[in-house]
Amino acid sequence: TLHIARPEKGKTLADFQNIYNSIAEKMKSESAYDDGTGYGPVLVRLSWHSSATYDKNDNSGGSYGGTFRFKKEASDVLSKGLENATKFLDPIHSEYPWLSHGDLYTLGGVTALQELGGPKTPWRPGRVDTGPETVPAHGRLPIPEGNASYVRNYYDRFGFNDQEVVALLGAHILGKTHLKNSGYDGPWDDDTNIFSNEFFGNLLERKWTLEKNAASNMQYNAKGGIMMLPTDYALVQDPKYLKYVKKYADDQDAFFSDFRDIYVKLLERGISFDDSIEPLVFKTLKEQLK
Ligand code: HEM
Ligand SMILES: Nc1cccc2nccn12
Repeated sequence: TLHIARPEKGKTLADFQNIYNSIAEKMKSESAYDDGTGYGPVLVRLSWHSSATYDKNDNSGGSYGGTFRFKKEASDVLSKGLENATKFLDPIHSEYPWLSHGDLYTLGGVTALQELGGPKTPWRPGRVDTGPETVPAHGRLPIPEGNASYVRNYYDRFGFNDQEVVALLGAHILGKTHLKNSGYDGPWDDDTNIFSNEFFGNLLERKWTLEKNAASNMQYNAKGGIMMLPTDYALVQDPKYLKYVKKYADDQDAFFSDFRDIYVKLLERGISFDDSIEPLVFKTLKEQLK
C-alpha cells in the first residue's frame, strides 16, 4: 500500500493554527469531562489508536486513511471510550470540512499534547481519507495483559526499537483507565492531565502489588492510588527496557525530545511526505495571549 501525502490545497500554517485553536478552546470549555481530567488524554489516545493499525510488512493501516471514522474500526472492543474523542472532534470537522479525518485525528493528539504541557510537536498535513474497504481487520491493537516479549514483538510490526517503545509508553502519564472501557481501574490521583516523565519515576519508586481488580483483571497497584497495566509494568521487568525507564526518570528533557520524535514517527508511519514541505509547529493558546 502506498500512502502519498497530499496537503490540503492552499492551506497555510495559519489555517491549521485556527483548527488547533478551535480544538484547544473546546478542551478549555469542556474541562469538566471525565471528572475534571478533560479531553486531552482521550484525544492523545485517539491519535495513537488511529495510527496503531500500521503493519510494516505491507505498509497497511496507520493514520493515513482516517479509517477510525468507520464503525467497523471504532467498534474494536479495545477502543472502547474513544467514541468520546470522535464525538468531541465531530463539530471541529464540520467547522473545517476540508480537513481529512487522518489529519483531524492526528492534529487532535498534537493539540492535546501541547496544551497539556507536552513538547512542541511538528505536524504535517496531507493524509487522504480512504474507503471502508481499507479498514484493517480487528486484531492489530495491543492487549494490556502482555508481558515484555509481547510488547517487543508487538512494536516490531512498526519497526520501533526498545528506546522508542519505552519513550512512547510514557504517554501513560496522561488520563486514566476506566473499568467500563477496558476493565482496568485508576489511577485515582489528580494530576493526570499534565504531561511529564513521572510515569517512569512511578514505575521505579513505588512499591507495586499485583492485584485482581473489580473486573477480575490483574493490575499493579501502589499506595497513593496509582496503577500500572501488565504491559506498563513489563518495562521494569525487562532489563533492556529498564535501562530506558531509568534514563527517562532521571532526565525529563531527554524524555520530552524522545517522546516528541517517536510520537511524530508513529503519527506519520507509512506515509510518504514531500520533504520540501516544512513540518508545522503550532503555538499553544498561552503563547498566543496578547
Ligand atoms: C502496549 C501498548 C498499549 C496498551 C496495551 C494500552 C492500553 C491502554 C488501556 C487499557 C487504557 C485504558 C482505556 C480506558 O479504560 O479508558 C489506555 C489509556 C490510554 N492510553 Fe494506552 N495503551 C498502549 C499504548 C499507548 C500509546 C502508545 C499511547 C500514546 C502515545 C497511549 C495513550 C493512552 C492515553 C493518553 C490513555 C488515557 C486515555 C483516557 O484517559 O481516556 N497508550 N491505554
Ligand atoms: N493513566 C494511565 C492510562 C493508561 C495506562 C496507565 N498505566 C498507568 C497509568 N495509566
